[in-house]
Amino acid sequence: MIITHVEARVFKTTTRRHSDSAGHAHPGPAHQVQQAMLTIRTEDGHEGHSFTAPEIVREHVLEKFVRKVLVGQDARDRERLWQELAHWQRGSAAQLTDRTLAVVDCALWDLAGRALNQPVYKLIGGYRDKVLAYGSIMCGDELEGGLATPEDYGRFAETLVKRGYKGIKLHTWMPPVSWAPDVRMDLKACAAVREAVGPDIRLMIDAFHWYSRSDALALGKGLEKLGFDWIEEPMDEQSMSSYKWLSENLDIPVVGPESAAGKHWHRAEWVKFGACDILRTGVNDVGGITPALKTMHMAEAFGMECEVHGNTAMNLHVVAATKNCRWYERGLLHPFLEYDDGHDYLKSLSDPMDRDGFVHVPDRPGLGEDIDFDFIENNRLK
Ligand SMILES: O=C(O)[C@H](O)[C@@H](O)[C@@H](O)C(=O)NO
Ligand SMILES: [Mg+2]
Repeated sequence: MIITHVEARVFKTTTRRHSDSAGHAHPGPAHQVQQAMLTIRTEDGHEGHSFTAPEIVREHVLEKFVRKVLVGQDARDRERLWQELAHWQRGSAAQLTDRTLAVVDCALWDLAGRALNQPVYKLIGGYRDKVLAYGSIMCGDELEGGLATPEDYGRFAETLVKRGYKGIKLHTWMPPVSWAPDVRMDLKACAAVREAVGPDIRLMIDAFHWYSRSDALALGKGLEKLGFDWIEEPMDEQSMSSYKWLSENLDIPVVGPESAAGKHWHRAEWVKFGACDILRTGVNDVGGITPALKTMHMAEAFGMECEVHGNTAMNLHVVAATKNCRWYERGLLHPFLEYDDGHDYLKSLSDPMDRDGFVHVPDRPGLGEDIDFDFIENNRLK
């Protein structure tokens, strides 16, 4: 299975997600954005595909790094190819990012699954074929009837429980919202949700990511009174000492790191340093399914849970192949958006959820993404 081609197809897709100046998603009018599908092909005709932003697989990156490592190599040697790409990052002048490693690794896993007609999680070693999802709510906003008040969060939480969710995570208000961040408002939103859903629904928060230690402590203490399951990324994750301090001063579990660089190596340091109670990984955050699994297994060796960041098939397969993760993060959700509408370039959802809150891993080969190749060709830009 020698790799002969690595190419990116860029195409138009319609979405109602808009990013604010801090990069957080919010609903807005339908608009066209560009998406890319990376395809890796072997001499015997096998293909693997994975999706990302076009910049992540721009021609410069593919030609200067990815093809140099992959072309002519055995597509089954994911571990060696990942290690070689990871080593190239040091001398890439920050051009070769973890996101590129992730999309390449995912396409190689997809290729293996398609070639063997097996879902990726079964190749890894399946642990479960369904998992409870928590509804991951978008950051707060100032939209009338959106997520502008604590009562808005409470009403939306009721809607999510009716849909079947057994867990809900709030992303609260952050700049550029004019008056954010505000710990008291965060706690009012969390209290409104707890009041709305009752004591049995599991609740978590993913707060403003740059609170001071004292603000993060006040937030955590307030959440303990509301019976929340975890507090996530309330301070800059570059300060591991602050997280060690917070974990030592709170009873509510501290989850991280999500966005800190360093892949599974840095997450091992968080465990060793006692900087969190529940570890965190994510295929895009650590550079692929391959390092995400390394993180999961390392956490398991320390008796720790490791919660996986993000939706999409790639993260769902990591969750389905591991024991020490309680949830699948399904989102991001908002009252103005219908998550179950999916994407126009996929014929069906990669993470269908039943009325009891379980996401079922599609039994399709590879990552199981039901790709509409005709749509991609008809909307292709390059
Ligand atoms: O910071 C963001 O863009 C969002 O909060 C996103 O990362 C969200 O998926 C998250 O933090 N989940 O835990
Ligand atoms: Mg988060």
